[in-house]
Amino acid sequence: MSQRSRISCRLPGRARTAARKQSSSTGSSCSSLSLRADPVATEAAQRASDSIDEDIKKEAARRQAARRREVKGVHGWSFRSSVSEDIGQVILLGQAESGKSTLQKQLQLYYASHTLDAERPSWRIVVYANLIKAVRTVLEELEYEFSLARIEYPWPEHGASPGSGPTDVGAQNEINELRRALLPLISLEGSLSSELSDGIAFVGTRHASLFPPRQALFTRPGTRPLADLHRSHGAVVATNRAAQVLGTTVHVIEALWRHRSVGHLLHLRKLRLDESGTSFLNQVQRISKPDYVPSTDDVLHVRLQTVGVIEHSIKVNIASGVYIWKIYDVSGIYLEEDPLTNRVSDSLQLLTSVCANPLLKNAQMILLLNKTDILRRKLEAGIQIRDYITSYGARANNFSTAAEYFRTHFLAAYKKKDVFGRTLYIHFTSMLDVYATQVILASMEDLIMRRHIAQAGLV
Ligand SMILES: Nc1nc2c(ncn2[C@@H]2O[C@H](COP(=O)(O)OP(=O)(O)OP(=O)(O)O)[C@@H](O)[C@H]2O)c(=O)[nH]1
Ligand SMILES: [Mg+2]
Repeated sequence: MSQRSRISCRLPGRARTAARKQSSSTGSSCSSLSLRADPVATEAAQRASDSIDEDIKKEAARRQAARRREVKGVHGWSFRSSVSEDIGQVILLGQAESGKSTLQKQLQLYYASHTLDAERPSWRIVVYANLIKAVRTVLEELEYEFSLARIEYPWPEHGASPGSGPTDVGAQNEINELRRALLPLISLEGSLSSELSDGIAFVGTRHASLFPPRQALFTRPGTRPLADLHRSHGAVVATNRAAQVLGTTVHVIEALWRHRSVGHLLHLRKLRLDESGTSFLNQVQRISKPDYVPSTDDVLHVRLQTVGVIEHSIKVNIASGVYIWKIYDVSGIYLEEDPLTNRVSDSLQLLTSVCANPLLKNAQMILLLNKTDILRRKLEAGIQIRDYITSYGARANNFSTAAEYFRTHFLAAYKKKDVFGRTLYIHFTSMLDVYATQVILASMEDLIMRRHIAQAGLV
């Protein structure tokens, strides 16, 4: 009988939960963290919470069934080779865009980088889609700002007070020219999105995103979620067309990205692009080459929203045999009905509801507080934490103080709700940094293996 060790990691908040209602009425767990934007317990919050519970229940039932099959397989194999095969399960939970799928890629890179290599060509269509979406977003934001006659010259940072300069008609004309030249590229977004979404395109609005139902289904253990994209005729055609149009418009994209109006909007923080958009626009020359294949960095930067739960399976060779990691990448939830909710509050709520969930009572809990690079950047830019979290008070506005503060609060909230007495391991991560992440994964592996060996009665 194989032994199983389980680990639940990536916990930051995914949705409003029942715990939110509880904590607001009882003043429990999160109350010591006073947030500027107070969370509102909406009907949508309850739905989101129920949906998480439903996901977890389905997942538990599915794993139960799968476990029976796996045990048979293990017996068969160990009978033939006398090598034991153990299974460790990792569930990635967290807010939408918190970096769960990026962690899954980092795990893949750490344990089975050849599988990531095999996937590279399939990521090309996603990189193109992300890049085109970024170009469209830039154009839309410029159009919006021009419509308000806000793009002015000379820019305030050049000495003029806001509103004093004449509207930059020259800039507006230049942008209109660039927009016209980019129309053939923008028009491809629909077909790329449609290929990624199996026929359903979610593009055309300022906040459109890519939903890939292909990924909503469980993939069989060992299969790669993107593999079918690479083989799909429609996807290949759309990818090649995008590559061709990119090749002819690359200089226009660069001219747009370097345009003073764009610099101005970025400076005023009126144009916000996600990691993928900024990264791919910065490297558009390389990405537009005909023989372009996404680098590891590109794959980590890509934004492709997970829908449902995706199962990944990674084989790891250890001294005592073969160990299989089953990684369940669960989609995060956006609650657009409640845009004011502070993400830190959201994360605390999810952590407390997950740690109190009896379905996960045997799980080893690891909390990864991700995107520390963004926190550092914001602190360096002078953004004050106390403006968003009032209880931060007069503490020093630097990374180490902030990290300690968040660690203490998350741990306190966890201890209050964790009725199963498990240790919570907390790491601060920046998932785009391969080296730093691999160091953390090594320490997580050590922890999991120790527990596994202890459970197996080997120590
Ligand atoms: N700056 C920065 N960006 C990150 C980090 N981790 C992930 N990202 C980026 O954030 C975006 C979202 O990451 P995902 O891994 O897709 O997020 P997710 O949690 O899987 O999101 P859902 O699938 O919607 O639940 C991607 O463009 C990543 O490249 C990080 O540590 N720092
Ligand atoms: Mg994801």
